[in-house]
Amino acid sequence: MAMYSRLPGSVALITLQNPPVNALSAAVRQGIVDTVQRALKDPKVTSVVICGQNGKFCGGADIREFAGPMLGPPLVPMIHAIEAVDKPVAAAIEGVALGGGLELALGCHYRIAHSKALLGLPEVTLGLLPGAGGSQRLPRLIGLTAALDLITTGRHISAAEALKLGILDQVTDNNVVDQAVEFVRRVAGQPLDSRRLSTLPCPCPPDVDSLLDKAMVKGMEKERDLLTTLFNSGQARALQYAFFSQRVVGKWSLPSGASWDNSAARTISKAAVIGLGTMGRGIVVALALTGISVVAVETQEKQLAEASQAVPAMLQREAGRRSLATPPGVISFSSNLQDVSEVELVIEAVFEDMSLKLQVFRHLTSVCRPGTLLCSNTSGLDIDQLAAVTQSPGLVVGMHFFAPAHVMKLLEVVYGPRSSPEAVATAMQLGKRMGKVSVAVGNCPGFVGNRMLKPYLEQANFLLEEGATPQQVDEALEEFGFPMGVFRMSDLSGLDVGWRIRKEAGLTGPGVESTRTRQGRRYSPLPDQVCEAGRLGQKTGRGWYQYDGPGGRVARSDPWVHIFLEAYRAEHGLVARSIAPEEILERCLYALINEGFNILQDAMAAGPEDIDAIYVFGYGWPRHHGGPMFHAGQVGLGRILERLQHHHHNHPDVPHLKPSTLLRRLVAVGSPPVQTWREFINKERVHSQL
Ligand SMILES: CCCCCCCC/C=C\C/C=C/C(=O)SCCNC(=O)CCNC(=O)[C@H](O)C(C)(C)COP(=O)(O)OP(=O)(O)OC[C@H]1O[C@@H](n2cnc3c(N)ncnc32)[C@H](O)[C@@H]1OP(=O)(O)O
Repeated sequence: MAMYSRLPGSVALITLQNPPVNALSAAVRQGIVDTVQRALKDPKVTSVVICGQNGKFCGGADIREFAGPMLGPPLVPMIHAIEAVDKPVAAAIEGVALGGGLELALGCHYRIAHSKALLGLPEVTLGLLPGAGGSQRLPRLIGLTAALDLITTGRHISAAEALKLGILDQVTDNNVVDQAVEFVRRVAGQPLDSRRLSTLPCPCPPDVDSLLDKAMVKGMEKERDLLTTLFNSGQARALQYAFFSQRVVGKWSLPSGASWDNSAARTISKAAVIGLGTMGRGIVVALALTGISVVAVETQEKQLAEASQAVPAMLQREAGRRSLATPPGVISFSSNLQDVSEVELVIEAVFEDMSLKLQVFRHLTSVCRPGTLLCSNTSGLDIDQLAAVTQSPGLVVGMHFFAPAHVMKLLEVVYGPRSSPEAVATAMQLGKRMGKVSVAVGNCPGFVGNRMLKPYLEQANFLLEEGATPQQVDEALEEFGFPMGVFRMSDLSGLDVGWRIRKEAGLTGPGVESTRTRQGRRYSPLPDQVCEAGRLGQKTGRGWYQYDGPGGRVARSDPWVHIFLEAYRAEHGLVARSIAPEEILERCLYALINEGFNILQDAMAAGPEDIDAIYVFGYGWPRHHGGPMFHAGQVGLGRILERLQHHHHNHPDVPHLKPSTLLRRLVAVGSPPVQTWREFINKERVHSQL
């Protein structure tokens, strides 16, 4: 909707009304068309101001409408009509003017913004382009180079930058509507031709002028054609889905019925971090950046000394990069666990070893004051086991950060059967304050992200046994869009991490026979043997690739690996075959997706959006493929099922390839769209079909 009011004197005020961001839904567009007409017809009105209610000008086109047929007045003629009005029209921009919101403002003759407003054309992040005249008006206003930067990056800019670029006519710290009203009163009666951006020539460097002249004349048409192509592309659908899945995960719910809207979070102002290795240091910085005071504890003196040098430098660097709303929290360093007694929340980030973590939790429960939340940054150990050694198991949750913890966007908040809604709500809210995408996940080995990674890694190793090279596997995955293939990623993370976990699980180590079947299923000892050869990845300068020494970053093919793989195959009587990239993708990705279905079936994730957000924000899943579960829907569930059946038939000793019951059920009911799976799963559960 858009509300029309006549202000004392001769100014008409049009207020966009569509909470929470006044997106340009069909009703809003209709409202704008009607109210602009009304202002035009009213002879007493000499000028017009357009603003948005509740401190937000406009968040752009209503993305929710993209999924269905376009109804209501189209955006492009609506903005053209505003530009053509012969009374001055000003946009009063507060909060945000993004996408179609900024395009609407560019159609107005003047733009006045509050100093805290953010402006931008983020369409590219949704797989679109500024298709409501933005690609044409912005370059005409600020020149080709600056406009291209904004359009191709989609970045949000401050009002100060927008003023400098020439997008805004005025910036104010006061009431922006009052300022805009005063402004249009002042300019009423002045000629408007030079303010109609779509009619102006584009200020280009002289050499490109002639080249672009023709293109500019046809610009609006070209914009429409390109937008139509993009609008119907799978990438745009995936990016729009990713936008919403990021928001859906904030509205968490647990199988117990506790959820974001019925659970109160505590606001944390003082926290502690135990263990100042790489993860612990990043967590300290992430907390301090939100203004929380942190007690950083490390019992090893050498590590403590290093951390107390490194952490303040990290904090300073990060604070310099962001414009912080509040000053960073104070960090105090200590080697004494007793010093955490006054904090409200503790995050344990010691070495990934259950007996060590149990020791820390026993200690914490005795030194912390009652009511302190105890969190573990474990990447897959049993939260319930940790909770069991504390006096208040309800106050224990997992907070699984991803390295580097002050940079990576993902946080898995792990609830155990005894975690209280308050503890989950507090960890989720704390994650949000740290700027993370926090996803609530159930307590199972590896939680969601690492649980799905297991079959993915496993298939990659099997492919090496069957004839592929690490490069071939990585190239297929990188071609799909991952920033790094599985072997490059393993070298970066350190091969000893998985090795230790496999040893703890009794899959390898002294006394375990070097066969290719362990615990009744196919097993590849390849990664264990690489570790046994002292090759632990980038940190040792050798892993699946070779590097320019320990800590090197550039991966090069290593003849040692090829000789090793040949010898391994010969030892086990395996005949190498040529493996196509399609098979690599199917085996790795479909095994991972299948585990995603198992996770949904086990209620370890509330819906496919949770899994997809985890993979996009934590594991480098290409955003333009939406996430593994969205991708499954795009490929077709029937196809995924058929290929899993095929691969499982060929490898019956690999349980991860056995199609999940949920996948079969979804195919049986006609492969409904991913947005409906959550409801389907809940119904199936009620009827005990899962
Ligand atoms: C075949 C040819 C077809 C032609 C069709 C022509 C169509 C026109 C095409 C192109 C022109 C214009 C395109 C666009 O404008 S695309 C949209 C561009 N805008 C954006 O990308 C902004 C997206 N939003 C944000 O970045 C943020 O939401 C924010 C900065 C505005 C506010 O952030 P914050 O305060 O953190 O709140 P949330 O992100 O949590 O959002 C709150 C709430 O609002 C919903 N929401 C936000 N923006 C939109 C939107 N543009 N449309 C619909 N809904 C939106 C968001 O989903 C949250 O909802 P909730 O989870 O239900 O609470």
